[in-house]
Amino acid sequence: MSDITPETPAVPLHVDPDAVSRPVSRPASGAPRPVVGAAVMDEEAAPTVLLAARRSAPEVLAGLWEFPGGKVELGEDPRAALVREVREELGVHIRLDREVTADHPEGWLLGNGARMRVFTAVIIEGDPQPLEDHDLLEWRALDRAALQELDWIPADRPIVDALVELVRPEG
Ligand SMILES: Nc1nc2c([nH]c(=O)n2[C@H]2C[C@H](O)[C@@H](COP(=O)(O)OP(=O)(O)OP(=O)(O)O)O2)c(=O)[nH]1
Repeated sequence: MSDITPETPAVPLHVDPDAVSRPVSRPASGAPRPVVGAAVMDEEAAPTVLLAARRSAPEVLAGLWEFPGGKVELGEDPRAALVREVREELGVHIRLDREVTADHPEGWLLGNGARMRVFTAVIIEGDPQPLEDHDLLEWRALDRAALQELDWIPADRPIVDALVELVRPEG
């Protein structure tokens, strides 16, 4: 009988350390918080103007126009979050109406990788003021060209177009 060493060792001689330490998926806690924005208009049935808000902070966004709103708190309903944010920022109580839907259920993709859901709304109490995060508010005609004249946060431009298409499909 010859002395033969088995060719296949019982344990692998080489283990890729990356293959064993890599997590299956990224923890959800690393994902940016969802954002909600309000397309506040003069009325629900036949709106003619949109309330645009100019950001005053942070520095990188200051001077750009946006939909008032903000981040949804953990466990908070997105619509409730939006009503809360608009009350804090503009001092008005709004009623939400339709969603300006994106091609993703979590909303429109923003520059930082977060997603934003946008809802149309009307003011049911109060006079809007730039109380927090904004230095200027402006009612603008719900006309694509007129709205796009503003210096929007870049990620908001397709949302503005989708909003006009939703509420004034006849142009
Ligand atoms: N509110 C709002 N945020 C937008 C829009 N477009 C866009 O890219 N963003 C970005 C800017 C911010 O990075 C993020 C929203 O953060 P935020 O600063 O408004 O949120 P927040 O009021 O809850 O503030 P905080 O808790 O961080 O203090 O989403 C928009 O139209 N409206």
